[in-house]
Amino acid sequence: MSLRADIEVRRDEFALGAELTVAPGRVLAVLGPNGAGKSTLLSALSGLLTPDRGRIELGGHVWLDTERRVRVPTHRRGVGLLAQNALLFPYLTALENVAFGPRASGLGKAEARRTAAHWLSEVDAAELADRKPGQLSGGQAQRVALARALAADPKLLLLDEPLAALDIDAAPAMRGLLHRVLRRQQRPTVLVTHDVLDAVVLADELVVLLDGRIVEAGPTRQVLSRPREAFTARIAGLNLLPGVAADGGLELVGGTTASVAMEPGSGAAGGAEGQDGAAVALHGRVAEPLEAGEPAAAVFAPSAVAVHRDRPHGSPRNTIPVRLTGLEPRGDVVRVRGAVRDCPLAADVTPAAVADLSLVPGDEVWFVVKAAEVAIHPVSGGSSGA
Ligand SMILES: Nc1ncnc2c1ncn2[C@@H]1O[C@H](COP(=O)(O)OP(=O)(O)OP(=O)(O)O)[C@@H](O)[C@H]1O
Repeated sequence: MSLRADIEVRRDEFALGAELTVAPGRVLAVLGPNGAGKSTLLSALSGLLTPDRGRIELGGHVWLDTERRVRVPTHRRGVGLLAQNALLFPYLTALENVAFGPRASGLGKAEARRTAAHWLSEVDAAELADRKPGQLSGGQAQRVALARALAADPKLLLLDEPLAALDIDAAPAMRGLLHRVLRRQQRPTVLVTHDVLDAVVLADELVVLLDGRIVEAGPTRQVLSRPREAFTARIAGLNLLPGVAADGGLELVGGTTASVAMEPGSGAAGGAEGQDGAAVALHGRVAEPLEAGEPAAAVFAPSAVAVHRDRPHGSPRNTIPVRLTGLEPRGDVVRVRGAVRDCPLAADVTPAAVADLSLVPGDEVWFVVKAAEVAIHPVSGGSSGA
């Protein structure tokens, strides 16, 4: 059941106009700066806000049609929401919190509890069943909140900055969990986030919202690799080497022989390097174990990359052969752009380093990055094929 929405919301100074479609089982990420209209869009989808004009339909069920004066209220839309904060009922246990939705939809007590136990175990929180929210960490509470959203069997799942309130240790685990859970479901999902990594890891499609308008739309990686707007280029600044996990490594999509090798769970050295320079060994931190053939990506910041003319030998660092494509000043640094196979990469280095190395486009150089700076993530199937 696809979500189709075409809405307009007008407020004093602000107007939102957005048209989007999300197919069953697909995740659409909505990225945009503060005030772009992301929350307004989610409120319109959930029914908390009535657009001035538009139509929202989920699998043939019309939720909103302003022309025909149709407006289905929030509680009858079947929308599951996971917000920044878990917002659990404080006096109920985790199990009772999760059982609340099934119970409200008419299930008997025993069956609602069975459903709740199932969803708690799906989010790796079975052992938290008897705890009250006050006895849960932020990450645990957010897992319970996800179970609660899913236990109600919503027709549409809305994720509103679901990782924003989590600390630096809890966020990657929750991101990994969301990735796993979202892959398994058949309903459309809309994810609002500030973090481009969330879009990369979780979303098949991406729209960028600026001043209430969708300025970019398409498969996640395609939008990020060919940004048309300065905002997208800025947020898409991360290096991202996409591929599929294979033989404890990662084969680059579009590359013929290049592969990125990794050590699941360790980040230790040990990947293969090609004899003829054709293969690239790249190690990183693995957020969760990857199976062979699973789409994955190595992600690292341009600021983590050093540029060398000659390959540093005996170094525990990752060395990537890169052909330079361009140089552009960016404040105090120079962004050095290049590509390995067809994958664009960027390094931010000082103007002095550019001068020392006499870098010019067309040069063959080495991009060098520590394993600790590289994160290897599973990515959504849809975005890897872009
Ligand atoms: N109740 C309201 N009345 C009038 N204007 C509002 C109201 N709520 C939000 N706005 C305005 O609508 C615009 C979009 O706000 P919205 O909260 O949707 O943005 P956002 O992209 O979610 O931002 P953020 O990332 O900061 O949460 C903003 O200019 C905001 O000031």
